[in-house]
Amino acid sequence: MSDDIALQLPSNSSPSHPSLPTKLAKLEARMAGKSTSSLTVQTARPPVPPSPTRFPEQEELLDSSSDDDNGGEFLIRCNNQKRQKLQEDVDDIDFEKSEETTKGRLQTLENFEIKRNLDDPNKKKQGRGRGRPSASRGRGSKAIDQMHSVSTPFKCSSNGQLENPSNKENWSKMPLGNDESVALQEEISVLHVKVAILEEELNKSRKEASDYLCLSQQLEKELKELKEHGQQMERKSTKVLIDLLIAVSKAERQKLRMKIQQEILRLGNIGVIRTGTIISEAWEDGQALNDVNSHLRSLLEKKESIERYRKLFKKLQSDKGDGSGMETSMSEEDFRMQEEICKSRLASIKREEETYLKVKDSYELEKAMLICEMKRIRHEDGSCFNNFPILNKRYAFLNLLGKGGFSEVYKAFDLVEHRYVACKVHSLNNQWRDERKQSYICHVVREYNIHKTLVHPHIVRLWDVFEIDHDSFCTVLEYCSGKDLDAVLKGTPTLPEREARIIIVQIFHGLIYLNKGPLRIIHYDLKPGNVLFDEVGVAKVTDFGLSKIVEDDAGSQGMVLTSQGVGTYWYLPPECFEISKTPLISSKVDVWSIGVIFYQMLYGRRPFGHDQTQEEILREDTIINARKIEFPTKPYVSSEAKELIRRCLTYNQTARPDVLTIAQDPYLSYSKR
Ligand SMILES: Nc1ncnc2c1ncn2[C@@H]1O[C@H](COP(=O)(O)OP(=O)(O)OP(=O)(O)O)[C@@H](O)[C@H]1O
Repeated sequence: MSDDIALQLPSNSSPSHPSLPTKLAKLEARMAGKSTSSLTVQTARPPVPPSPTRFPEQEELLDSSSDDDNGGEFLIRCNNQKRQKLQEDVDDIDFEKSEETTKGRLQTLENFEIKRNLDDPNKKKQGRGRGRPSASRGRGSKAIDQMHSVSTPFKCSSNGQLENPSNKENWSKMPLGNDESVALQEEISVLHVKVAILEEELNKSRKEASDYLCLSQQLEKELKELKEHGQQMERKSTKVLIDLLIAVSKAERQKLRMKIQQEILRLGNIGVIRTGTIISEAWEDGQALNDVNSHLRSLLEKKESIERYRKLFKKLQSDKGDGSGMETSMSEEDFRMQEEICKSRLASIKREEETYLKVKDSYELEKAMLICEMKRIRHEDGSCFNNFPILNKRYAFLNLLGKGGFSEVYKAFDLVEHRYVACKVHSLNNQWRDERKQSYICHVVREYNIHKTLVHPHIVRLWDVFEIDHDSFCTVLEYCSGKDLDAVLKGTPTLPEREARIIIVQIFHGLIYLNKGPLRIIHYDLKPGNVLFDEVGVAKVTDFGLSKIVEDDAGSQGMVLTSQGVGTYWYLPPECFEISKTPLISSKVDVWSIGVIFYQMLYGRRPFGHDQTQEEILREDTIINARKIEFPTKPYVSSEAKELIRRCLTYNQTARPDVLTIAQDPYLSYSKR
């Protein structure tokens, strides 16, 4: 800015104002001094080092620095040249850096200048030299303006604009030319308009800001209300959901009880028998079973009478032959005809009998299921959790699915994940000693720790565990809405080979996972009751209560069996019954169990000790002696299936394949060969 003024002066200065150059020179010198100081303050940059070579202009400038008004014009020119050079250097050094900082401050500076000009138009001339808007000036002048702006103590006016009271006074004392005054007046008017526009915009922006503030507060309020409303609606919908679940469950209970009443009439009921002082329960057949039984009895009677009649004729025939008996008019042919009649009657009775026996068998299966269902209802009625409680603030208990040795399994609805689950409640018996309670807890915690790590489509998922009270806790399992394999086999004791095969293949897939995962696991309790089906019939292995983790240092024959005597004996291999030495077990235990399950599905009975109780199996060493497998002729079973069963039921533990080996059997693969 100062440079601009100085460079213009020689041509602009009029002879009618002889003292003006001198004054301006003084002013200029003063301003140059200010600029330098302001540069130092502004940029905090080291001052430009003095050049070792002195140019003539510099010499003159130095020499003339103490000159008075007379030498002014020359002084100004030299001074200008020198300062111009210096300024260019400074600009070159500073501009790149100062432009960044300047940009941000220019706006403030311009505001300041606008205000300053408004306050006193004459100051414009003092400050700028010419009436050009700052936007059209060179970049160097901007930088110097910036320096001034920083070295000047500004203060903020009430309307947010910057003022510089000290400069105001100094500049107002400076005289101005007419042209410049007019130019400044014009600029002032333009700036007035700009200020008005800016003020208007500022007011608008302020208004907008306050509107936005109001709006955001309003929105915040609405959001809060919506959240509250959402929570309220969620509570309501959860309540409705729970009510619906309870209503459906109650309806299911009622429907089932009505069906059971009808079934009781048809198939029978548990009656109370009093023998002296002893009261016991016994089954009393219902109408349908009574009818079938009476039909069978009458068929038996018919059969017996025909047999008697037949015997009689045979006697007559033989008496006639040897002439010892009474006389008869019957010819030999008559005897033969009578014999044929009897035979055909007996054959017909046999057919009828077979039909009734089939009906009776199906009634017996229905009766077995009815007894299960009646037991389940009895347990449900006696359970502490039958009144639809919500446990752990998320599991809505519905109907009892079944009762195990030490547990009750409830169908429940997870109100957080919105899915059905099976909640298995483990209750400690109050009469147990503390050690027994402790050992049971350890057992279940162990089961939980094994089960929770397992994630596979053919393994029932364990979702959660929580404490109910001091004496009971609950594990939350994936809900399998289909029956378990035990219930399936109670209803249909034999399955077609195709159906049995796919079930076995799925169980093997689960077992392969157990043997390939980070923990190698022996299930140890594979039996039809521990194979569940989901709603689409996918088979899943459950119940890891007796499972063993195979230690890394287990030998080739497996690990030591520490819990001998537990498990379901029909499904355990001979080595588990070894008493002469501590048995070693491996995944081959599970392979044997699968062989038994497969056999049972195909033939409707277990290969060893089918009709025996657990105690009888143990007493009679049934499994220890299970060396030979008998395959019934009916139903037809493929030789591949029989071969697989033979391999699974290999008596010698060493010769029996383990899970990963037998899983290679082509019969277990569905890929095209
Ligand atoms: N995840 C599940 N989904 C559906 N039903 C289940 C689930 N788990 C168990 N059940 C059913 O609950 C009933 C009881 O199961 P539980 O495992 O307690 O009995 P168990 O195996 O007979 O007894 P134990 O565990 O003492 O051997 C069974 O009828 C079983 O079918």
